[in-house]
Amino acid sequence: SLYPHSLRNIDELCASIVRSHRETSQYRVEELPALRWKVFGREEIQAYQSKSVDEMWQHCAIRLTDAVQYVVEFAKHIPGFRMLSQNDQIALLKTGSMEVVLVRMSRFFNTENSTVFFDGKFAGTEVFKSLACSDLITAVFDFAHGMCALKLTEQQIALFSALVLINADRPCLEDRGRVQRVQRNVELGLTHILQRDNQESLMQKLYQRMAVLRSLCSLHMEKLRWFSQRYPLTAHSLFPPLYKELFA
Ligand SMILES: CNC(=O)[C@@H]1CCCN1C(=O)c1ccc(Cl)c(COc2cccc3c(C(F)(F)F)cc(C)nc23)c1Cl
Repeated sequence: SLYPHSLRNIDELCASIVRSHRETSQYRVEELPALRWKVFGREEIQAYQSKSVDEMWQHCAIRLTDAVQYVVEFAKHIPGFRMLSQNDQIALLKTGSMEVVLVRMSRFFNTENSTVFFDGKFAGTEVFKSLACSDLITAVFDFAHGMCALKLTEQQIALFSALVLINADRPCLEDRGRVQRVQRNVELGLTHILQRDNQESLMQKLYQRMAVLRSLCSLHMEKLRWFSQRYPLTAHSLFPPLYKELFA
C-alpha cells in the first residue's frame, strides 16, 4: 500500500538531510568538549574591544559568509530543493541562511558561562563590544540559550534546519506550491524523527523558535543596513561577494 512506500521515502528523506547536515557542519560537535573551556584572556578581549567598528564587522562578516556557504551546501542536498527554480532557491537562502547559521551557532554555545565559539575560543558578549550593536549580540546569545534549553539531538537539528530553510511563506517566491510540497515532506520528516524519539511535544516549541528566528533576522537585516550606510566602503568593497549577494 502507500504507507510503507512513503515511510521508506520518509526514512530516506531524514537520512539524506541528517547526512548533509553532518557533512556541511563547519565544526564537529564532537570536538567541542575539548574546546569548551578555552576562553579568551583579558588581553585578547582588549584586542577585540580596541578594533574599530568596521574592522570588527568585517572580521565577523568573513566568518558569517563562510558559515552561510556551508548552509548553501546543506540546502542543495535537501531532497527537492534543487528541483526548485534558481530564483526560488536564492529567495529561500536569502532569508533562511542566516537563520540556519543561528541554529547551528547555538550548538557551539556554552550555557554555563554564556560563551560562544568564535575565532577558535569561546567568547562572551563583551568580545563583540566594538560591533556597536549589543542588542543584536544579546539577541543572538539569548536565542542560543533558548535553543540549548531544548536539548535537540543532531538529527533533530538537521531536520529543524531544513524546515527553517524550506519555508513556503518566504517573500517573492515564484512557485509557492512547489516549495509547499518540499516543505510538507520536510515537516513529515521532522514529525517522524520526533515521534521516533517520543518527543512530539517539541514540535510546538520548534515552531515558536522559528518565530523568534524570524524576528531576530529582521533585526539582523536592520543592523546590516545601518552598518552598510554608516560604512559603505567596507560593506560594498570588503564584504565577501556572497554576503552582498545574499544580504545586500
Ligand atoms: C560557532 N560560531 C558560529 O556559528 C558563527 C558562524 C560561523 C562563525 N561564527 C562566529 O565566528 C560567530 C559566533 C558568534 C557571534 Cl555573536 C558572531 C558575531 O555575530 C555577528 C556579528 C555581526 C553581525 C551579525 C549578523 C548580521 F547582523 F550581520 F546579520 C548576524 C549574525 C547571526 N551574527 C552577527 C560570530 Cl561571527
